[in-house]
Amino acid sequence: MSIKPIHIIGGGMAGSEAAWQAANAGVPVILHEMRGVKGTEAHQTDKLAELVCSNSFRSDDHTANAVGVLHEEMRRANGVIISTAAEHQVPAGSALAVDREGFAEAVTAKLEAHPNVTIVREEIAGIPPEDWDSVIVATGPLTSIPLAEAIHAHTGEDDLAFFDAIAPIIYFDSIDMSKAWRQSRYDKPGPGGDTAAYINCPLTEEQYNAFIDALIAGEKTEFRDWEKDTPYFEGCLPIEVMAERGRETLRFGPMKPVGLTNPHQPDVKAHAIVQLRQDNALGTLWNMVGFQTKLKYGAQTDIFRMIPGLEKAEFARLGGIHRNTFLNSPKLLDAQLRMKSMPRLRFAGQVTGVEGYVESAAMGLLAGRFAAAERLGRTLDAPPPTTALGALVTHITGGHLEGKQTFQPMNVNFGLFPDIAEFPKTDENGKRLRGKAKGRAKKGAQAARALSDIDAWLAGQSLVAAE
Ligand SMILES: Cc1cc2nc3c(=O)[nH]c(=O)nc-3n(C[C@H](O)[C@H](O)[C@H](O)COP(=O)(O)OP(=O)(O)OC[C@H]3O[C@@H](n4cnc5c(N)ncnc54)[C@H](O)[C@@H]3O)c2cc1C
Repeated sequence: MSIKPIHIIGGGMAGSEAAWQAANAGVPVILHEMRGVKGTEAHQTDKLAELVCSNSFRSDDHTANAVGVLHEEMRRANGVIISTAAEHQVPAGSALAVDREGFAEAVTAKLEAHPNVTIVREEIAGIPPEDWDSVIVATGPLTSIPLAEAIHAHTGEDDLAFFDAIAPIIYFDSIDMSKAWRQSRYDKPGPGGDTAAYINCPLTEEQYNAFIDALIAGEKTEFRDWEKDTPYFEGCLPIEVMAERGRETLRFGPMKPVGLTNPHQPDVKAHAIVQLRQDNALGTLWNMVGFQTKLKYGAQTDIFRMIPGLEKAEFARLGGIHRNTFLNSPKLLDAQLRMKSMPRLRFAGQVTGVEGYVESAAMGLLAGRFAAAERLGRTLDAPPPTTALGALVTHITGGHLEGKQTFQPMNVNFGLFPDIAEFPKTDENGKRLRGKAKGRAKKGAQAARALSDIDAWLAGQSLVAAE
């Protein structure tokens, strides 16, 4: 029996992985990649799975690091990106780094040699034709403009971003709640009736002035030439640009001190207040409201730790602004990565709102398996959220709270995993674990649970077409 092909648009990290997974399940794949006939602003070659910048896949430690756990899960799922990375590894300590040319050439050769894969070099410049009944769009942060505009027209104004204006995200555990407090401005109830939705950090006049000076002096990253031409937006100005416009701008903007009373010092009026908003349903991650920034990473941690309550803040991700095409996935996609309003289109990779080579390939791995299962008349549930693959897909398709207003591309991190109660509380001498040692023990338990759960998920599926 002949099986209709799945069309995959984009042969980057996600598209290559999706093609490999679907093809290995016995489903024919047509991979449409425009490089060869049209380039992007960042890619240099026409090879599939080209790394556009760093050559690192980050930590390979699957015992206590979330991206290392994701590596291991992808290895167990026969991922082409992770196995080829191992074949082209270069020394990088505990990180997995690769010889970029050897890596991209090898992924290209494997896909070109696969009997179920056909590679076509062409740009898909609009919504694919109706008779492509199973499509994976994996066109990445630099999706070509005609396709991005067609998706934009379909999703509507607010649901496809062209820029990433990222405010830093902080682990709840690292916020000092003896200085910060929970309250919504004017105790205004939110949609669920909650009047204490935000975490507030107060600054005195002296602290505010020192903070503004540090922002203005802090080292910034520059826009790349081609990013300068993409339209910029007043509503998303970096905080340091606001600070440069006048010392009081932030006090009348994201740091306004009105409608809030500090329960730790009810008689003292704060000069300015930084607010944090819950970022995931678990309540483990909080974003700094209005704090998108082009400050360099080192400057961000130094300057944001000047804020009372955030002296020991640990950042799940730091802020940034760069060209990035991504969907408002929590609103638009279902748990199978299908567009709810056009289910023949699946999305994978950075365009779904994950960030990074590994995370993008991971979403390709799932999209390829989901699409193949559907083609074979089976249903494949997403991996459980206790796994790294499951935590990521759950975050982008529902775990994140509100959609567009705060949905920001996300790296994998343990804040996305459900909490775990069972982990060693004492060391080998029976001494109680505290601080970092306790955190490490907890991450170790989360990592072990993830790998055991991914094994069960993989064992539960038979994803190969009948002969
Ligand atoms: C400048 C830059 C630097 C980055 N640096 C890093 C980094 O150092 N480390 C990291 O982990 N992540 C980095 N990222 C983020 C991201 O993880 C990578 O971009 C990653 O490659 C995303 O994988 P992807 O498969 O979603 O997209 P890509 O790997 O970009 O693949 C998308 C593919 O789709 C093709 N395409 C686009 N539009 C069309 C179309 N209409 N028709 C046909 N083909 C099309 C493109 O040519 C491309 O091959 C960076 C991103 C950018 C933009």
